Amino acid sequence: MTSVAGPAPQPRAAAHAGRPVALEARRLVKDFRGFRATNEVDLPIFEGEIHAIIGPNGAGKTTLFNLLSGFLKPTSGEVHLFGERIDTLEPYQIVRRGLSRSFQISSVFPTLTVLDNVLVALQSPTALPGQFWTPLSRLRALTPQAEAILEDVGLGSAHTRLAADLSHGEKRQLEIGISMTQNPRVLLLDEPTSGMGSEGIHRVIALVRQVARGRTVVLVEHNMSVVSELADHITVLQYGSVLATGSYDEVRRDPRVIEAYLGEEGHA
Ligand SMILES: Nc1ncnc2c1ncn2[C@@H]1O[C@H](COP(=O)(O)OP(=O)(O)OP(=O)(O)O)[C@@H](O)[C@H]1O
Repeated sequence: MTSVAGPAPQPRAAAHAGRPVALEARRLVKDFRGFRATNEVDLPIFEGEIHAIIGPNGAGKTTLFNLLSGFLKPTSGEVHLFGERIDTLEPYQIVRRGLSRSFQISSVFPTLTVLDNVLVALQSPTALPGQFWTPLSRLRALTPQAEAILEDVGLGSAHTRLAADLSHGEKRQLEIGISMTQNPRVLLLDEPTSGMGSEGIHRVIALVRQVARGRTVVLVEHNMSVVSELADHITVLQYGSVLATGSYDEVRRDPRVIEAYLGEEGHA
């Protein structure tokens, strides 16, 4: 059943048959100088699911992602990862506890090769952009691991290319590869298909399915056909609040969702 908020959607315990909650927002609020971008969001993400967060422009999707990954501190409320409170931690501490994210803005180093981008991320304890501490020459021992990751994300034959020369879609694949260097239990993907043509989109759908094996994936995504193909569970945001949550078929039938989002985008 689609649960519609009001204040707080109930966790769909029955639908998830005893699966533990991997990541959870509890009454999460974020105010920007009096403007409420995240409004009392309760959001349980169950272990092993692909959970899509959708909503019209400005609904608060990126803000919620930043709160979940520690890049923003909440005004009030809490975030828990496998039962541990993490909103009090720094992003690098959250990464160490098993949550990685990709960025909507490319986090690759354009002047490095594809392989070296992954090597840099592998040596970093956090895989956060902009962190160098080891000369590349000392990283070569990690090459087999980096090659395996590149194989997994479909860039097995692109090792020596400069990141700057990759297509837009290939850069997104590399970003996912960089996120995978920390072998996260929970992976947050911010608009993984943005700016892509249909061929790239199909590649990313297959890639997300592959990286989701054995882990939990949360994605912000505008493309509704991508959402319908990938997501086990969807949460719709509007004006910073949870408007509806459920399967694709459940939320697409919800009149409030059609009005707020699907109708606006021309999908139903
Ligand atoms: N640092 C900030 N300071 C002030 N307002 C902000 C800040 N970050 C976001 N906002 C506002 O919060 C609201 C939610 O923004 P957010 O980027 O989270 O939405 P979104 O759903 O990700 O949008 P889009 O789909 O366009 O990426 C918007 O009205 C935005 O202008």
